[in-house]
Amino acid sequence: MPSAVRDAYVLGGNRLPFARSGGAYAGVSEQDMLTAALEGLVARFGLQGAQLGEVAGGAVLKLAGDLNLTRESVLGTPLDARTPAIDMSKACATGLETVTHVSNRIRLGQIEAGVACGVDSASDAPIEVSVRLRRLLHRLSRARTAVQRAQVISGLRPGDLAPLPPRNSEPRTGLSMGDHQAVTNAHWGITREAQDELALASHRNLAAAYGAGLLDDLVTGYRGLGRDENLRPDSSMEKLAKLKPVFGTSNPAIAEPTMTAGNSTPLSDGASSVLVASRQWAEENGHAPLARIVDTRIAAVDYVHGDEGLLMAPAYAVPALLDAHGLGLEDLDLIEIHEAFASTVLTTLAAWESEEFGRERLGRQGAFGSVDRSRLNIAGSSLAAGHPFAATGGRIVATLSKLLHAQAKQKGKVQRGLVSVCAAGGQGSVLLLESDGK
Ligand SMILES: CC(=O)CC(=O)SCCNC(=O)CCNC(=O)[C@H](O)C(C)(C)COP(=O)(O)OP(=O)(O)OC[C@H]1O[C@@H](n2cnc3c(N)ncnc32)[C@H](O)[C@@H]1OP(=O)(O)O
Repeated sequence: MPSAVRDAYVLGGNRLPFARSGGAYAGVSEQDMLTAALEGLVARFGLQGAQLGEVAGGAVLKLAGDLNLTRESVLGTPLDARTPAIDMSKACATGLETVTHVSNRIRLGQIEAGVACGVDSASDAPIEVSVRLRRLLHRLSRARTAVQRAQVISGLRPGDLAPLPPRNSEPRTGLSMGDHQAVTNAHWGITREAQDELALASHRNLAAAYGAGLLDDLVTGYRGLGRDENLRPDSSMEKLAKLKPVFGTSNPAIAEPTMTAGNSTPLSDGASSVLVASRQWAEENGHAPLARIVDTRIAAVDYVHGDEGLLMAPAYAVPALLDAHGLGLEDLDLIEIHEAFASTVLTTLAAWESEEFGRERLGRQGAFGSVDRSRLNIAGSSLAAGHPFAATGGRIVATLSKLLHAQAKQKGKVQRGLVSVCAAGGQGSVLLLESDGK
């Protein structure tokens, strides 16, 4: 019986190129996309017939019939069918939480190797029927005779037939995530120019990463797409400046809305997967670990009763994580802050640089610190790649692990990396990685 906590390592990943909603994967199911991402991972790591400890996956927008989405996807791959699977969900932090789940199982000695994965299709988001129609259909299924069925159907009104479109708002406020972030953005006074600059850098960095071959063993082409459909290497500050604001436009408290389609993530489709294992399993199977999963933290903010921004929980989770390891922002060699909106990255950085936020919200002596921008999102992030919600965590963990490994090898010293993901419902998940480059 294993007694001590041991380390878990990222060995690599595989994802599909991400598509824009209504784009290349418009007719493809989440199960098919997840299966394809897993199949690519199996092929890359020679896992045909392997019985893994667990595959943890999830989707944020999931059809009711997909109740066992990850397990069904596993059954469609060449993995041993005795590989167990679990579905998980935590809005945009789903992918990162699946990594944490698998790594914790490994750390506790419950499994030797597993896969963390996630998928989302904004093109096929669930459309519900009205509550009245749903209840009527349930009663209809229980009706035994033609008379009983006629009685149930006679209760149907034309209005009951109207479908309920997917909700894009926080249930407790009625505001979309973009409209929430517009309020946070105005509070921190982030300019349109700063947001557009970050968006442009994301496209340029991702295009450069593809050009340098960084993604050659992280992304497998699918359905005619070889790279992320949203990537716009030809974007420019001039083009971005012409786009009309789309969030915060009907809020009278926001004098100058600044969030556009160019500095917000697009609605997206895609899937990602990450192979996580103990060092012993990696060695026995001939794989060199890319990075060690050091630790994770979670946080939530009270955006309902308090004055916190909906997507600001990572501003709390990151200090907690770094404090636990005696580290500061300056000790991080690479950082990826998920670009839900350019503004989410910039408001988080502004909060960390604020003396007032440091003292009053984080209980410190002063500001938490500054991020060296040359270490931030260096291979692009969600603004360029797209953001199929549950697939984003896996994309970041696999890419950052590979970057850290290469940088550690080149510099001949251990490199540390931070992953920070904000999520709907005022939540955030963050994770610390470390690589020795060996
Ligand atoms: C979920 C969680 O838990 C946490 C989170 O991550 S929060 C984030 C969640 N994600 C969201 O809320 C998604 C937000 N995004 C959206 O709702 C939509 O994508 C949007 C409203 C922002 C835009 O939708 P849209 O209008 O259909 O966008 P789209 O047609 O692609 O672009 C509009 C224009 O901008 C242009 N454009 C977009 N990006 C550009 C760029 N980088 N450079 C130049 N032009 C660009 C397009 O070419 C297009 O121009 P035309 O109209 O001339 O064709």
